[in-house]
Amino acid sequence: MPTPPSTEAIRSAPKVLLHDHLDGGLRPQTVIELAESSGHQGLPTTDPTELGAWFRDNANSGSLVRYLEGFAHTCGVMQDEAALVRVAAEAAQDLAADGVVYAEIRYAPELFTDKGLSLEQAVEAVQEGFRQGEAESGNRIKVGTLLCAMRQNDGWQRIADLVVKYRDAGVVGFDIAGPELGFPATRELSAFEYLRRENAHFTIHAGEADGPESIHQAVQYCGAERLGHGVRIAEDIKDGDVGHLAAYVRDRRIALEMCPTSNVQTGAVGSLAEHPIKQLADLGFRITVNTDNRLMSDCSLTGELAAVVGQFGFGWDDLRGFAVNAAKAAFLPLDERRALIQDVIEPGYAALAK
Ligand SMILES: O=c1[nH]cnc2c1ncn2[C@@H]1O[C@H](CO)[C@@H](O)[C@H]1O
Ligand SMILES: [Zn+2]
Repeated sequence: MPTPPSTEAIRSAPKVLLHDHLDGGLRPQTVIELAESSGHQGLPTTDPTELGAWFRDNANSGSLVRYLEGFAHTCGVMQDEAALVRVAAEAAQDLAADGVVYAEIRYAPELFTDKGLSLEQAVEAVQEGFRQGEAESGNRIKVGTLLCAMRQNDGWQRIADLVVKYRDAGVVGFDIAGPELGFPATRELSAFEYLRRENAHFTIHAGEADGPESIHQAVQYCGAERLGHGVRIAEDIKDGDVGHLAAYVRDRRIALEMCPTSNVQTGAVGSLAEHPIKQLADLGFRITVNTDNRLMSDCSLTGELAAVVGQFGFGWDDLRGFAVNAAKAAFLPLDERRALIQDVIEPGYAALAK
């Protein structure tokens, strides 16, 4: 038996991250400092260790709606350009330090306009921060941006417009986030139709707090190229019998952006042991492993991978497969995806798996 990949070896492996929220990944110390300088009220504590634990405990709620409540404090301190530049730069640096070579980081610009920033100012500040963070990390990481509309709010078209407007400035796609149950992806179908006409890319959070019907809407009505989480696709597989929707998702290579710790915290799965990632991987789904919210889940991509290695016995071949899957599903041009796989991922894993 080969020895299982160690956490340190996983950290040194070149990894690709497709699902990470900017407003869910702040350093606790940064939340505290920005709250202080911006006058944001109501943080439960000003001790960074305690604050980190508070976010994690709050997110450990078993409900997506309660999980999302913690974002009031992160978005609360992200209301000016300097804060957005700092948070974005630190995100790029933290991911680079974790061995992530390409990341798509997402956020909802409308959540940063409480103190008068325009949507455009918010987007431009975040882009500036990512560029700074990449440069400061010695360009070991490249960051692409996904802009989210919120399921419960109107105005998805405005965000879709921004995706198209900033497509040559590092914005690579669109998403919808927020409460899934009761807010169907078809609520503003025209936004997705517009993005398709514009040859733009999008993923959709679906199959997390609602079942296969929500995934069906995301894929077959909206045209999602990837699924945020998508874990509840497993409900369309009974005793190894793959239903029509699940078969479509698998056969069309629609990537599943799985986030194991977050899925347990929101109650999308009962426990890590019950997570369908291994079953879906064995059936040939295009599985990727992601962080979702590094602050709320107190996690890293290395940690998420180590957790599924420990739980399910994945080896180096599987870890290389997750990175290749993520590179294939990235909203990057073909030549960049190929270069990522051939020049970075394949040699990186070949050296480690020896
Ligand atoms: O797992 C999730 N499911 C649905 N929405 C989420 C999840 N994690 C974060 N957000 C939501 O996405 C917004 C933009 O980044 C966050 O403010 C949060 O409300
Ligand atoms: Zn998410």
